[in-house]
Amino acid sequence: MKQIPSINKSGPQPQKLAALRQAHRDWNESPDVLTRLTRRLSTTLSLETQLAILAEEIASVVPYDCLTYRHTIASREFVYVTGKGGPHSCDYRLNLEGSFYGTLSFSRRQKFTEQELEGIELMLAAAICPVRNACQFIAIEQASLTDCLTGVPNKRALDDALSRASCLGDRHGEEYSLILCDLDHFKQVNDQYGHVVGDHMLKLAAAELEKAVRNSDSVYRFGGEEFAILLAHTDEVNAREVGDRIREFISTIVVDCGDTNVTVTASCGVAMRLADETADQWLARADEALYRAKAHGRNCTRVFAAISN
Ligand SMILES: Nc1nc2c(ncn2[C@@H]2O[C@H](COP(=O)(O)OP(=O)(O)OP(=O)(O)O)[C@@H](O)[C@H]2O)c(=O)[nH]1
Repeated sequence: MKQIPSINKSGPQPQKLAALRQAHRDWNESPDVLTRLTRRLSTTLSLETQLAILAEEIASVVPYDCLTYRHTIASREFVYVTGKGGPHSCDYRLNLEGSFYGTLSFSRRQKFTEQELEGIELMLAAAICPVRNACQFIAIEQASLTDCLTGVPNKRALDDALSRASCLGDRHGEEYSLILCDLDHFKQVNDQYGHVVGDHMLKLAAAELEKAVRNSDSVYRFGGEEFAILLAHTDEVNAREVGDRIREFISTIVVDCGDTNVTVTASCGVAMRLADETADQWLARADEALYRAKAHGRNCTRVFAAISN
């Protein structure tokens, strides 16, 4: 067990305690601008909220017309803009301990003075640690929602999306359909050609699924060799067409294994969300439709029809 050195105990420190009480009073009642800025930033891990706080606090010291923040976090572009630009600008690259946390630009009609630039820099120096924490929080959150093999959102992300779709469906009557797409006889691919080929096949399948659907639709890796596709504004007739298209895309995958070209087919189960249905009930119906597609001989699409089956 690690021994923690004991803290040097001294006698009572009434003066230090009084100074601490005074510091707390000052910190609480009349904080200076840097104290107020860092205190406000420390209350949130939302990068958007932090940038709003930073924009407001800097504007209280150095007026500007437009603030723009840009950063790529976990392969996604994050952009935050307040106001409209002017001809004079200053740009800052936010770096801390060798890592980059985005670019901040300020612009306005008048030139910035040297003192104003120094003021902005002092405030950015105070903000950089909280901004770093918020960027890292986004990256960790993204990682927890992403399947590490294929790079598409994972089951956890699907659960969130189904709950959101269920709320929107009930509130605004929007139509959503869900497709479960399962590769056929995938165990044979692993058994005959090995897991490396199987993994490669899964990556190609995810990429084909993303190509096969619209930008407003989302592809998730639901489990081993099973994917889910959530289709917004789509009824079951159109969802069936998407299911068939998906299968066509999957059937174009060819993995060259020397003496053999390995191909794969997929089965799809489709369910359109019914009014007042929970996410679990909806998912269970799509799963039932997938089961029927498998039972029908695979390489086909089955719909759990809302009215007649
Ligand atoms: N390579 C690889 N294989 C996986 C992964 N996850 C699950 N699998 C494999 O996927 C296969 C799924 O097998 P089954 O559930 O029997 O399904 P199937 O062989 O596709 O048969 P049907 O679904 O009935 O057509 C198993 O061999 C799993 O080991 C993965 O991440 N990588």
